[in-house]
Amino acid sequence: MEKLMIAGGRPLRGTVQISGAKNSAVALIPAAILAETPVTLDNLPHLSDVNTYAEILSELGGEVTWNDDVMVIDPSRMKSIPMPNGKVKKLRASYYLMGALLGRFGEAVIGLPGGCNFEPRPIDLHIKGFEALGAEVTNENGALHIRAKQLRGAKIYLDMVSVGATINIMLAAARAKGSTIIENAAKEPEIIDVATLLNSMGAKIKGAGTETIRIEGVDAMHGCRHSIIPDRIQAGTYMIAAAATRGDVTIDNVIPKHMEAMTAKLQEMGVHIYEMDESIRVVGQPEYHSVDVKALVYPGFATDLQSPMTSLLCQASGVSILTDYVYSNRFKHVPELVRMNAKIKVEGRSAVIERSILSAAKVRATDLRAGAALAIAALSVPNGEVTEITGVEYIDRGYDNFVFNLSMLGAEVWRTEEE
Ligand SMILES: CC(=O)N[C@H]1[C@@H](OP(=O)(O)OP(=O)(O)OC[C@H]2O[C@@H](n3ccc(=O)[nH]c3=O)[C@H](O)[C@@H]2O)O[C@H](CO)[C@@H](O)[C@@H]1O
Ligand SMILES: C=C(OP(=O)(O)O)C(=O)O
Repeated sequence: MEKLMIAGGRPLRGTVQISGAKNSAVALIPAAILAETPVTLDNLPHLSDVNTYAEILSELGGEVTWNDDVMVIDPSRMKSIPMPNGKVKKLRASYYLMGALLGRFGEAVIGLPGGCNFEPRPIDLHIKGFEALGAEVTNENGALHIRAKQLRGAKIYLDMVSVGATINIMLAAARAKGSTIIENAAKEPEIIDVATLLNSMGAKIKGAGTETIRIEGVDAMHGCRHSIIPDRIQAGTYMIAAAATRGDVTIDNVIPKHMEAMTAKLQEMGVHIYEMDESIRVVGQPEYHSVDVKALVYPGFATDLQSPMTSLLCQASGVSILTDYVYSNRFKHVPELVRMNAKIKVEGRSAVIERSILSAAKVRATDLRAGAALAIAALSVPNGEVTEITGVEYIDRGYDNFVFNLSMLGAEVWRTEEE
């Protein structure tokens, strides 16, 4: 296992290119299962979750070829092979195999997903959705067995706004008989990206990006070419890192509209931000004000950016309160930041953050965004002190070329083998 070493105190300066979005890629790759002919995905991020998904599709009989940021998936010879264990446990988004295999083959056996388990993450809404479409679902030794003689469209109201359940139901319903309506659907940009791909493959989906999605099932779907949207969470992480190091960074290949909640919060703190068509320049300032942050579903402030934001708020005057309304316990980064001298207390679903002078320490990332939070804290430590971050495999799930990008921005950062 490797660890990440970061010498703090250098302002980040320059331009960083943002890759395609992880949370789109891990849905678009399994979506290709629904087609009978090859699907080409452009702007693919280099992430361990993407590698794992490519391997899973190969195990299912798909032909996956991959050259830099272009992946071609030929699903014509795929079969619904049971996957109760193994690679499906390595990532959260393996749950999309359920909807995609159910849609194409009428059956799937998939182990309950793995990935970042910062708190229990149930998939009951996915299961309810499959059942509403006429599938029978049983849990046998930790693997879901899902079968339907004929999927039939249905009206499905989601009790909670769920990205995964919305996409999973879209995947299965795309090939059901008749119409499906998803009410209280998630509105994240990744939902629109998946619907766009599915429609290019011949599906009939309307309303993605609103709370009501209508899907008219089709009998067959075909291949197409699709470019993955930019990763708004990676973009937000570099925006925070630029502010935290008092740097001047242009973040390229972003959709500024997707960043509105982040941009507004940074501006409220006093960070200077300049928006262009496909890029955002972030100029750090000597002093920041405390702010209150509420992590909400899109278009609210993203929960995936609340951990990195915690590290920046350690530099604001006064007391900031950060509340996560999506995941009530997503605070595994806090005890590690406290090791770095951060003054943070967790109260219920909030972190109460006071201005702190951070110092280097040996810390452990226990999930992907906790890793990003620790890296930002390490970059902000004054005087070149070196922080050691273990658990780098989590960071590799979601950050494309992290060390390279930070180095190009002037950070002193490297990877080394853990003793
Ligand atoms: C691969 C992917 O896209 N991951 C993202 C996705 O995860 P994921 O799709 O798993 O998250 P959801 O949007 O489903 O979760 C939202 C909330 O609903 C709850 N819930 C969800 C489903 C369910 O069946 N039952 C239930 O109770 C969850 O526990 C959570 O409190 O959206 C999250 C919220 O933006 C992000 O943090 C993740 O990065
Ligand atoms: C929680 C995340 O991802 P996943 O749902 O894939 O674990 C994330 O991207 O922050």
